[in-house]
Amino acid sequence: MVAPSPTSMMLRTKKTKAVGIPTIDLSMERSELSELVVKACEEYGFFKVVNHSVPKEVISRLEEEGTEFFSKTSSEKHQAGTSTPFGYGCKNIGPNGDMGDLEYLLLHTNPNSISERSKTIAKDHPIKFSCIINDYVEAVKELTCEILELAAEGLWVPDKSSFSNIIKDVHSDSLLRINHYPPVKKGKDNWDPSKLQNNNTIGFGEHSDPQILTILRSNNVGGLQISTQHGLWLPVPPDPNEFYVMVGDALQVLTNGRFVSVRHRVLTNTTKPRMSMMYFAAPPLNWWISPLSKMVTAHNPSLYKPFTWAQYKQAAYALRLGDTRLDQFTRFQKQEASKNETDSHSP
Ligand SMILES: C=C1C[C@]23C[C@@]1(O)CC[C@H]2[C@@]12CCC[C@@](C)(C(=O)O1)[C@H]2[C@@H]3C(=O)O
Ligand SMILES: O=C(O)CCC(=O)C(=O)O
Ligand SMILES: [Fe+2]
Repeated sequence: MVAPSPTSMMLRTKKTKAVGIPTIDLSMERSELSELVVKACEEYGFFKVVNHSVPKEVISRLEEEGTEFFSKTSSEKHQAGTSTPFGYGCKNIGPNGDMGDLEYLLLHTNPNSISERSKTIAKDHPIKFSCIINDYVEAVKELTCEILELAAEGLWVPDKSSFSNIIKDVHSDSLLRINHYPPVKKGKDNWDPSKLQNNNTIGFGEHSDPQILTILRSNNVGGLQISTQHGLWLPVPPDPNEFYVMVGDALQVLTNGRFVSVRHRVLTNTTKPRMSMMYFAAPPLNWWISPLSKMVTAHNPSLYKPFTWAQYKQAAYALRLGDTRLDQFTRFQKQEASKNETDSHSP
């Protein structure tokens, strides 16, 4: 069910409407579940799932590998190879000068790519490392497909596999990322007031994820915040046993804007390290992305120009982390907004 989070999380907007992060219990009855998934994707583009099917050991083994890797020396970690495109990254995010207070491993989920990368990331146990990554990816991909099928059912899309088939494709461009945010202590030389948010440093700056869906899990250290449609930052309570689901830009397009991709950011903790793992479910590079026909009507024309996933990725990588990349692929919104502005300013 969609239930508000604990009272400590409850905030009131200007209209005094209570807001809280939806929690969806996957053991509930299917028709009710699909409605709740749609509601959460429309209102927040974000929700928590409980009673999921991902085995605890699959999660804890990946957590152990992450902890082992990030506890290595800086020179050992750099031997994993640079994160452009896949490997170890420290502070830099993407190719255009974005920086954050974190280090990370970024991997393609193709088993051949994982096997290659494992040789440099976990030199002394590459086979064990690639098995752990593959097991996690398979389990989380299954969870992703379940959520996407519920979403399709809730939207009354005739083929309930319309979304999940995209990421099941063997050529899917899905990624896995493990982020590590060391604590940043106040009063140190690097405590630059101009870079602070609510007295914390920015671990990962504000952005939306370009893919279809992101499945996020973290250790017990908070820091993640999501932006509501009213522009309010909501802190997301950490829960090591459950997953958070984020709608990405591609799903916003596939649903013709009915679902919204969620803007989010991470603030660092002053005493404890945060570790998070994200599965970014994506289409194959040559996949055309445009709203499903069920989502387009005469009253609801397609808001987006069709594009391939490769074209969208290229646009995303040419921009800064926080940029709204969908603008380039939008048919009407910009023109409508400026038209309305002109109308309201005309004498
Ligand atoms: C600045 C950037 C980093 C990013 C690629 C981008 O140009 C814009 C989107 C960023 C993001 C966010 C979600 C995960 C990620 C791997 C992705 O596909 O898009 C990152 C990219 C990255 O860290 O390289
Ligand atoms: O580390 C986190 O909790 C979220 C990071 C994130 O948003 C990303 O890697 O895209
Ligand atoms: Fe993200």
